[in-house]
Amino acid sequence: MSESPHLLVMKFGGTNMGDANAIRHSAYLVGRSLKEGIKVVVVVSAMSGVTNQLLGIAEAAEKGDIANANDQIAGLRTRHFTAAQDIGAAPDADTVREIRELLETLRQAVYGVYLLRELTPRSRDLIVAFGERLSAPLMALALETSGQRAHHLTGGQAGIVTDAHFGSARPLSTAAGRIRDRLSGLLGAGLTPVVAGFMGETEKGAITTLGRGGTDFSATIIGAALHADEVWAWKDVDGVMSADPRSVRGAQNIAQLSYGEVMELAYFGAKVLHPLAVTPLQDAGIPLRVKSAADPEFAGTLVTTEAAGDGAHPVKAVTAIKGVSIINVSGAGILGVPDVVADLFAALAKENITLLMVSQSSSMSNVSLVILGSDEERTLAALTPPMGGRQLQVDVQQGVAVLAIVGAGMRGTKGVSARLFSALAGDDINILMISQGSSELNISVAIEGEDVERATRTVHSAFGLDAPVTVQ
Ligand SMILES: Nc1ncnc2c1ncn2[C@@H]1O[C@H](COP(=O)(O)OP(=O)(O)O)[C@@H](O)[C@H]1O
Ligand SMILES: N[C@@H](CC(=O)OP(=O)(O)O)C(=O)O
Repeated sequence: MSESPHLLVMKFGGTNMGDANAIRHSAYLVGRSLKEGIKVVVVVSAMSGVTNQLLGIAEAAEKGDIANANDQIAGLRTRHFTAAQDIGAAPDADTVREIRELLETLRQAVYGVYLLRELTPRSRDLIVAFGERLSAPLMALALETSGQRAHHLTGGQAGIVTDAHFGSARPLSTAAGRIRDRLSGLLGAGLTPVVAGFMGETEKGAITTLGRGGTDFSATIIGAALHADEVWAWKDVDGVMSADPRSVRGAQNIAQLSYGEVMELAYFGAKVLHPLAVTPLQDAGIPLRVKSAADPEFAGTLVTTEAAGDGAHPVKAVTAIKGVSIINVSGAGILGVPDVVADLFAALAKENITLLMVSQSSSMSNVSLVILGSDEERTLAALTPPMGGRQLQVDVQQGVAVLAIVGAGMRGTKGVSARLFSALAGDDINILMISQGSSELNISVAIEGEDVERATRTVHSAFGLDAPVTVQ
């Protein structure tokens, strides 16, 4: 940031919205910038654990267990009322009334699922988006009690208009203009907009969600639409780290990453950012900062067009996805027929199935695909009908993990894969599949799921990524 910024978009995740104390601290972080004369748009996630709880409520109702669903809704009521009260709301305050009304609407939606015993992707989105709709008023309240003027909005009210892919909706091209229309007036009037993240709305007004972790994406969609100077994603970690700090104790903060590197990391399982989060920022080159709410003075990670590295570390991070499956397609129908691969891909694309890795034997006698375990059923269904009249044999290997190393410094650097493979072999870890993107931003390997934690630590240290041990 060359000059002082005029407009920032700040995103707060579930942990930073977890209870009254966390929300007050998040409001304090917003207030610090407001006091410097910077305008801020705040985008919030649901309180930690609430999205999963809402999914559980929806599933209980679908199964007919309405008593369980209602008990859990009562639990949500207590949690949100307690937070509102602790932040400073009187029992008859607008925030309390609004939370009560939202929970009543949620109860009705859940009852509808119970009556129908049917949970469609559309009703699931309506239900899970309540988490963010309930947390946004709490953040607005915290800002107001700290002397700021704030106004909260749903994703749709903020202008995030999306397609109708419930569960993984994407913003329409008209969203940018609408976001500007909806938020510029508030900003101009000196109000801080607080937007419920993760959610959007179709043209017809149906509520959609952007996929798990989607509040990061909401923030960057808004940041790009408003031409913000930067987007700041406040987290419970120092920034983007060289591995998930929950798995690798020596994981270190990465000072700078390119948009491409972050996308690879997120795609291969680093839960710190939504895989599409940086896409809206790329064209305009708007920087994204991942910052620690516990240590706001620390620079965190700057994500920008440039990769910047120290040269000594071609690999910047190791990441892994657990619970994936290898689908092996073979049989006489595939032998020597080049267009069978095109048919396979078309069948999977139609079902919106994410392909993590693909490999074809050079004899063209089999194709192996790595997919998320959660996509297995749909993948098998898509491949079952004899494609183009060809009989295919489809085998599944479950309980697999994909481990990926990521870093722009790998491009043109020799010996990186040799180092990866010998580290894994040295630790007696069998490699099931290998893939390297031609961008040379990542190399990924499929391994047995049970080996993944050990493999991540081994590879992290083999590439010199462990934090130096400080001797007292
Ligand atoms: N490479 C990584 N760098 C940082 N955090 C990571 C990484 N991989 C996984 N994580 C996990 O992501 C979590 C932060 O993401 P998340 O909880 O979704 O953030 P929030 O909800 O605060 O937006 C961390 O607690 C950390 O365990
Ligand atoms: N609450 C949503 C969206 C989100 O982004 O959450 P978080 O920022 O806490 O990861 C989810 O759990 O997927």
